[in-house]
Amino acid sequence: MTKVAVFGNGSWGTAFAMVLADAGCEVALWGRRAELAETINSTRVNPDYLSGVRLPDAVRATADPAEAARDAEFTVLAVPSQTLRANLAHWRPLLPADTVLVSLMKGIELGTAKRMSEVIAEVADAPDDRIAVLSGPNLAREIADRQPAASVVACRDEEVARRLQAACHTPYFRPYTNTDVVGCELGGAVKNVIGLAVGIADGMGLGDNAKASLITRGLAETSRLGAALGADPATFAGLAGMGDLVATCSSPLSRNHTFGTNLGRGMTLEETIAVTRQTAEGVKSCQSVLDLAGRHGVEMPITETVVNIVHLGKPPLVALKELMSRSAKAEGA
Ligand SMILES: NC(=O)C1=CN([C@@H]2O[C@H](COP(=O)(O)OP(=O)(O)OC[C@H]3O[C@@H](n4cnc5c(N)ncnc54)[C@H](O)[C@@H]3O)[C@@H](O)[C@H]2O)C=CC1
Ligand SMILES: O=C(CO)COP(=O)(O)O
Repeated sequence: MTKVAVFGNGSWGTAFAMVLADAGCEVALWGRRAELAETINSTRVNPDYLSGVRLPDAVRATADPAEAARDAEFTVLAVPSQTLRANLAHWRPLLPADTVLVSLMKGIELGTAKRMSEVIAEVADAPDDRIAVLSGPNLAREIADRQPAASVVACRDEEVARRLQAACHTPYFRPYTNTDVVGCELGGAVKNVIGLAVGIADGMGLGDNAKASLITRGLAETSRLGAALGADPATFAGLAGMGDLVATCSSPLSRNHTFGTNLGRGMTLEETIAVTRQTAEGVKSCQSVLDLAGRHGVEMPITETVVNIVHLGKPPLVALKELMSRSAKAEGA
């Protein structure tokens, strides 16, 4: 039986642990709080992040990282992106030498502007063929309800991607392989920022034309950044690009979308943070995505607008006027 460690028992870590168990793996699910691990083991439910969902018996919760990591063929990382570096430094001595590190995270590190796979490579000193990412239109709550979804597992080494694909393929979860790690990660991180923008537009009462325009131009600026970083353009038309963007921008289950909607309705940043219980990666990553784009000379006007609203307190109506009055351009420019 394939042994998998999942670090992070939030919504997605828990739901993906369920997918792995349904696919036949034995899963150790790590979280910081011993009492939550005990509750999960005794009730089979994670009441804090996935209430009402019964976890398979093959998922065992623990608060001991050494116990979680023991003999893991795959080590899945599902903590908030900005906490990965510190957490992984702590876990690294506990990990099996040949374990494949799998990122579920959709963020870019503040300060360094690094993708999660880059942080993993640096902190765990792991080669490309031991680092994979999983990304796509995978709202945790829907997956936990075993509603059908497709996804992408990306690794520079296709054989490793195929092994991971087999480890998480179930009748309701259909992973495709890809070797474009950069494109898959960028698609996941930037769609959170565009999800915020669409949420803000929804909160302001703008219509479907505005939403479609933000999604499409959002994908255009994601692809521009991807091209500068060497990603495969086809990735952005796939599940980790367009697919994830559509799910996030259209679903009330999306935390980033909901966060934006609250801002667009007139809540302050502090009020919005206060009513948000779970991780909305775009709130921090809008800044790091913009930094990354700046380093590569790439224009990302929607991302910049989100930074202006979220972090610089620009009123959404003023930001909208500025976005609409940018100089006229050719669509492909
Ligand atoms: N929820 C979803 O539908 C999906 C989420 N993701 C990504 O998965 C990653 C994790 O997100 P979720 O599970 O949704 O978040 P969540 O907010 O539901 O859970 C976060 C988990 O991390 C833990 N945590 C928070 N701060 C920590 C720290 N400093 N050290 C260690 N653990 C800490 C929390 O206790 C919790 O277990 C994010 O990057 C997100 O973008 C990706 C696809 C789907
Ligand atoms: O990444 C997701 C779906 O694929 C979840 O989006 P949110 O983090 O905005 O909820």
